[in-house]
Amino acid sequence: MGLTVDRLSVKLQKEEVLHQVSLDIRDGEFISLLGASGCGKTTLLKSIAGLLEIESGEIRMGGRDISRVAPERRGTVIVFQDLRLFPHMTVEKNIAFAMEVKKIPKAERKETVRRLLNEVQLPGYENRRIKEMSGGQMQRVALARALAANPRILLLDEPFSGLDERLRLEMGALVKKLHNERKLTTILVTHDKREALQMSDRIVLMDQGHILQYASPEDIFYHPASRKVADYFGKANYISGRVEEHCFSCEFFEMAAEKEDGEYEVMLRPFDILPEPEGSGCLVEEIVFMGETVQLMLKTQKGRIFCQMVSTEFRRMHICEGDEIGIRINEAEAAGRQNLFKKETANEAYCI
Ligand SMILES: Nc1ncnc2c1ncn2[C@@H]1O[C@H](COP(=O)(O)OP(=O)(O)OP(=O)(O)O)[C@@H](O)[C@H]1O
Repeated sequence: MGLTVDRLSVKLQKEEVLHQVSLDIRDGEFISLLGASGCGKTTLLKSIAGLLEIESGEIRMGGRDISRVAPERRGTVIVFQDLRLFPHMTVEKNIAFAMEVKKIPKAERKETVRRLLNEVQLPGYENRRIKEMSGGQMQRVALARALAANPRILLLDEPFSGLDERLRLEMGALVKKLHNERKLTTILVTHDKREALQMSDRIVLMDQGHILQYASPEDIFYHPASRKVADYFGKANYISGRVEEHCFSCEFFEMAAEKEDGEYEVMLRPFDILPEPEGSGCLVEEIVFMGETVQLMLKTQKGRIFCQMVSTEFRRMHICEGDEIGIRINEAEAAGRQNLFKKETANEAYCI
């Protein structure tokens, strides 16, 4: 079911926490809400679920305004970080709780629980008590309980944040599988940009109650709308230059640019800058071995440049700290991406 959030504002204790947020989510999309702590991700999720009163704006589902529809009648279900399971009850009781309230016959409840436990890969766990389960198993039970409501929209508020890396990946894969099989629309709140990039059809990057950018993982990474977005997704170099008559030029290269004349900075990711052992002009200040990749901090006359490359390629270059080398910019990539931002500071140094 498609979802539209239209100029939504929400106040919490008289403070406006969401400011006119608008968002269109297509039926069956997997969306991540990403952003620093306190930017309003949970508030947006809870507003969609109907758990918070909204100040102004509308939330529409399939074109119908649901802003004033009770939470249990919206077709949404939310899984919180703390899962909110009943620790002394069995798995079956936890999952069947809402069905019991709705007076669904016992045999049907049992069959639904059995099927859901299979779906979340916990077959046969009906009689286990929650307090006797691992963190990962509890997450699966919470998911099964959410799915028991047969939601059209699944809302997940950082449900994997307490898990170790391996379990996080496993749970992520399970959620994606359930999302695809059940043709759900899923909205995941996360702090983890890698998780958002891997799992989502589109990412909403939020900042202080506003949306900075709403785009596909590739677009938001390669075509950030601002320096703030670019910096959020990883290290970046900003190199000053000028656009004149649709051509951007800086110390290192030139490229065609569809911008008005003026001062700009081109954003280059560390992988766009290639060391040239035979060249000159850059002092190798620091080499950091990261396993699959190597990071190099280079000092030029004007500032510092950060570059990163695959470590097997780096080994062949025989570069050491203290060496003087040159750099080459991957000009085709830079021209293709057009990451040009209006110059914000008078600082001539490259920023990292
Ligand atoms: N019940 C509340 N009363 C007043 N202010 C609140 C309440 N809950 C949250 N806030 C404030 O609203 C803002 C947004 O909070 P929210 O929980 O939506 O952020 P978040 O992006 O989900 O953060 P986190 O990633 O830390 O969970 C924060 O400044 C927070 O302090």
